[in-house]
Amino acid sequence: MPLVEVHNVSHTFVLHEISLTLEAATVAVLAGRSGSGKTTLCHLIAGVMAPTSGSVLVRGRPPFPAPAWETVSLLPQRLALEPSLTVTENVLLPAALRGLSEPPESLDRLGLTAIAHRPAQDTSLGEQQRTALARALVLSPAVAVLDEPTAHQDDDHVALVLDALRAAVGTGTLVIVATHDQRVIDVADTVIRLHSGRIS
Ligand SMILES: Nc1ncnc2c1ncn2[C@@H]1O[C@H](COP(=O)(O)OP(=O)(O)OP(=O)(O)O)[C@@H](O)[C@H]1O
Repeated sequence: MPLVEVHNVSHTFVLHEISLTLEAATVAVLAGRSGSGKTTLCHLIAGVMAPTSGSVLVRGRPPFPAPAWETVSLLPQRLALEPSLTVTENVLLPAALRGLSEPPESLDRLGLTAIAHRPAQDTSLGEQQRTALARALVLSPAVAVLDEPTAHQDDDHVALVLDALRAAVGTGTLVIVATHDQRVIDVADTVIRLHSGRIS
């Protein structure tokens, strides 16, 4: 059974008859111009909302309304960090809820060690984005849905983000990335191109 199955999904006026299947331990890129429907498809796979018609299945079950973070995690475009918590506390939030407290390797891998104890609100936008990425990967989820994870990164930090994606794939995670960043598209195992809400 494929890890993620999208069957004939349409959503409001945004997505039209989308079908795809994705396998574990791969990087799948959702590519397309601004407004093509990438974020909407991310949110359907991450269980933020249910499709108007058709079905989305993760491990054979609909992710909506509340998938476990170790099943599907999400790096949202707007990051959704807790501003007063430190970088480490934000990264560990999904783990702390499960009684785990070891800072993960990804803090170092993503260049966050030096600011680990600073409140997220006192870090740069790029640092905040990498914090939200580390949070998405902290439980080695089956599926990590990452919406524009390099949007606020310079070249050096894009390299760190790509390293983190490779490490996640190495533990079996299916990494789904919405992006128009060619540097990310270049490392993808699968590229799904959206155009006006359809696979083109
Ligand atoms: N709730 C909504 N109701 C109606 N239209 C919406 C809704 N949400 C998004 N849209 C529209 O659907 C289209 C696709 O939006 P979406 O955010 O999925 O695109 P995107 O490819 O992620 O774009 P970007 O790269 O700019 O983030 C856009 O034209 C957007 O304005």
